[in-house]
Amino acid sequence: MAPGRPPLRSDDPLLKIEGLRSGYGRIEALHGVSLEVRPGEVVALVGGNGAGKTTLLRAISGVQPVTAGGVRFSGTDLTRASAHARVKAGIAQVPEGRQIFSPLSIEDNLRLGAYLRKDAEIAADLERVYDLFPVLKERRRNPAGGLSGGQQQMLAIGRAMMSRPKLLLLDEPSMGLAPVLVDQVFAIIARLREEEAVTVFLVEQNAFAALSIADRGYVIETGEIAMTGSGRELLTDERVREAYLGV
Ligand SMILES: Nc1ncnc2c1ncn2[C@@H]1O[C@H](COP(=O)(O)OP(=O)(O)OP(=O)(O)O)[C@@H](O)[C@H]1O
Repeated sequence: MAPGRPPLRSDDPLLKIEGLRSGYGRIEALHGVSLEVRPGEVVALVGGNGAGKTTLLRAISGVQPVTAGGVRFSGTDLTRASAHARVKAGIAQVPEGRQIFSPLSIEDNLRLGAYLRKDAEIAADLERVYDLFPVLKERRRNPAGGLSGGQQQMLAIGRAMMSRPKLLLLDEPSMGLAPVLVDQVFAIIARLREEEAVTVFLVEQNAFAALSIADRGYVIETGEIAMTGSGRELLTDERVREAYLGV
């Protein structure tokens, strides 16, 4: 540990975003977003189409330039760090659309998640992922492209887990899934928090599914945080219910 830097306490944020601005050319998509994720939490960012959810996730994982504000992770300023350095620091992203490698076997896809690791525990971690997702074990030698959408989402989460992340970023995990699979994927995210002590920051249009399992949530509207509260508070909030839950 660096001299003089106190250890991270569990109420210290693992991820702290402050006044973050980012966009595409002259168009600003995030107008000064601030939020935090504490160790062990599942935090959901919900919002409609084009609100800025993906842009924010990409700024956290380091593939989207930031024009102002900052990203701190585990007490370190990562605002200008490369995407690679952020993976090394313990941030793993499960991208929208999963981006699995279809011709490769399921097992090779999972092993790719550990590409930065050289330790001897990769095989044991593979078994842990297979315990979480038995369907992947049964089909471990098959091409990943043969999996259904829900199974591909599980593979993408499993692959991210193989990097032993401190923070798992999930972009729209429910996208394109039938309701029963949405429930399964969110049940797995809740299990990751309980059993693997992973901290999760997820963005979702499916506000009900996300807030139902989230410890805390933020609502983003046109590039600004409009509301925050516990998952339950937001689920019962009149404005959230009208705008995002169709109630
Ligand atoms: N490559 C791009 N070039 C220009 N503008 C973009 C680009 N990607 C996103 N935007 C704009 O930035 C804003 C935020 O988009 P973003 O994709 O982050 O929203 P989102 O909340 O993730 O929406 P969705 O759920 O539809 O993916 C929108 O106004 C969008 O049109």
